[in-house]
Amino acid sequence: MSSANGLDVRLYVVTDPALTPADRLAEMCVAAVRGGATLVQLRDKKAPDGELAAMAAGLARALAPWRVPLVVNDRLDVAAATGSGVHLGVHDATPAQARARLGHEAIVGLSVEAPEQLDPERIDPASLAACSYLAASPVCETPTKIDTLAPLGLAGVTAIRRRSTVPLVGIGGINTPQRAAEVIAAGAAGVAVVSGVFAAPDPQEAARALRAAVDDALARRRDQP
Ligand SMILES: Cc1ncc(COP(=O)(O)OP(=O)(O)O)c(N)n1
Ligand SMILES: Cc1ncsc1CCOP(=O)(O)O
Ligand SMILES: [Mg+2]
Repeated sequence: MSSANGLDVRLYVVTDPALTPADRLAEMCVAAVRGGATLVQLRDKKAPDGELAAMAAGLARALAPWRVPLVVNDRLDVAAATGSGVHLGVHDATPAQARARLGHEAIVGLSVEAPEQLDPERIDPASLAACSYLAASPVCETPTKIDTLAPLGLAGVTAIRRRSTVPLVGIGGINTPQRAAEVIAAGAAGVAVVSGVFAAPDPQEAARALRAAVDDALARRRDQP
């Protein structure tokens, strides 16, 4: 089930070199996709551009039969070179720059760390319009990424949802089906997960359980008057 702009963000898996080493990257992401992941992000803060581009190209080939899109974290050049989408944060290129570089069909995502970041006086309207999705980041504290602002909590997810017109995912500490369901009930269209899938003993089964919880929570939300 896609959002209004056609992007399916229900279960967004994000890689981590500590959990998804290069020699198992494609296999682990395909397992997550078999379990129900709808979007994959290649996130490696340290790999040089050339190495990251090679990983992105291999991963894109592995995902192609599943028709699951690939997004590269931070690196606009690598995204452009591999035909991938890009995820950006406050320290990265702007969404407007990414849209100009990658074209109108590309996936461009943006982290939102506080609802006020979406106030019209705080964000360039061209950048907001360039986003395919937003990520409420982080929802909960997580050891996977410690250089964050204070966690948004579920109230923060709801506040960001009220200010956004594109699909919203929550990220950070969403490592149980119960937590995923709460984030959807708070207004997100999907959840983005690192350790909840890739540190699990069986990533395919972990993805299946998270995706089932997301789908169930979305159905409950639609049923509300
Ligand atoms: C889906 C998703 N949401 C948030 C982030 C974090 O991006 P950013 O704030 O730029 O931090 P780094 O990931 O670059 O450390 C993300 N990568 N993906
Ligand atoms: C990349 C990122 N951005 C915000 S929190 C986070 C890490 C989320 O990891 P986990 O799903 O293991 O809590
Ligand atoms: Mg970033």
